[in-house]
Amino acid sequence: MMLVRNFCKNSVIQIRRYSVDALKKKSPKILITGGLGQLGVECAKYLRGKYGRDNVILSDIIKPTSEIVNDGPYLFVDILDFKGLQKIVVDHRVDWLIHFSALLSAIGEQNVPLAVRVNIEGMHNVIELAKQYKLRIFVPSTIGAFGPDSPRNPTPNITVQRPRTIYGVSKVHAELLGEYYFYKFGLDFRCLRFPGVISSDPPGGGTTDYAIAIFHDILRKGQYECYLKPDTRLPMMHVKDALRALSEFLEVPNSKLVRRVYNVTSMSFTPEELVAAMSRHVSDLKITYRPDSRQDIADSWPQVFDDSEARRDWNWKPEVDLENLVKLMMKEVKEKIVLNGLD
Ligand SMILES: NC(=O)c1ccc[n+]([C@@H]2O[C@H](COP(=O)([O-])OP(=O)(O)OC[C@H]3O[C@@H](n4cnc5c(N)ncnc54)[C@H](O)[C@@H]3O)[C@@H](O)[C@H]2O)c1
Ligand SMILES: C[C@@H](O)[C@H](N)C(=O)O
Repeated sequence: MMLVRNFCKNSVIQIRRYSVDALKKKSPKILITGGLGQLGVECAKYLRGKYGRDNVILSDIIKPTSEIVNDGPYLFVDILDFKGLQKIVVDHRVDWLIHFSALLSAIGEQNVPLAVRVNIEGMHNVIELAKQYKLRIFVPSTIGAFGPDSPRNPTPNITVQRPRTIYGVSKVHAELLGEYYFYKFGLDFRCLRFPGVISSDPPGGGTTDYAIAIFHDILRKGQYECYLKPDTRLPMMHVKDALRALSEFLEVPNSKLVRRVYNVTSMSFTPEELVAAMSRHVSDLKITYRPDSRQDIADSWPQVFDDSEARRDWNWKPEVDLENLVKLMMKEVKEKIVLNGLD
């Protein structure tokens, strides 16, 4: 009798503890890896606005600026250090993992062994961690997960994927591994294939970087040398749309998701179309074209991305078109130049 009473009492205490936890825990605790890159810093700002400053932890291997440190929690962790990641997840009671650490398409070709380690071994670490601690995990993929054998205009959600960069290979690997863990272990793996993401922050060494660099160079020097041919069409998106897509997608109930991996996009344009849109804001643009090895990468990627499945399944809808993207970038890059001064 005593035993039964004690058992009941303990259970009530347990249930109370769980419900107090549930009440207190309105927001998920989110860890962003590779968080000091182009997307991570903006992503932390966006999600901190939604879930609270201390609920979003940035991590990377880079020494943070004082602004980053003042903005919210920042921790050093190498994506190749499983135990280090494990400690953060446990100590900070992490619920969601946003995995941004990667070497992008152009830089990955310059150091394939490092790209294999960071992009593939890093993915092995985070996916095991997510499985072990039952985390919701978001891993971005890319238009670079397609190759010359894929249909390019438009590129549907499901089609041939035979990329020719180590970056693309690592992203196909991540997509497949995530889907496998979902079917095999019930892991809540979520992945969006982003196009080139445009923001005023410096890009990380990709093929779509020209669409950012052009604003910085034109506003600083009045001229830009483009490494892609003028008629190279690629899918693109302003960071505002990318982060809204990520945030909305993370909140979609599992019952609505038909897939774990979705294409998303906002627009497609060529360098000459971007220049034409910019020339409505700046007079006398001097653009020269000198294609390099990034041209071969761009020529193997989608030109127009079909995101109809994301629109259908979770109501994805882009908001920033080319005209607005140019307006936003003009304003944001000018602000950065004022803040940091001319180089
Ligand atoms: N920016 C885009 O246009 C775009 C488009 C599609 C997909 N994505 C994906 O989004 C993610 C973030 O992209 P981004 O543009 O911010 O890239 P980025 O290159 O700017 O940032 C990547 C970050 O990873 C970090 N990193 C590198 N090695 C690491 C290690 N060993 N341990 C921990 N961190 C490490 C870097 O320090 C860097 O801060 C990437 O996975 C990328 O593939 C980006
Ligand atoms: C497209 C995207 O994955 C990245 N910006 C790159 O060009 O590599």
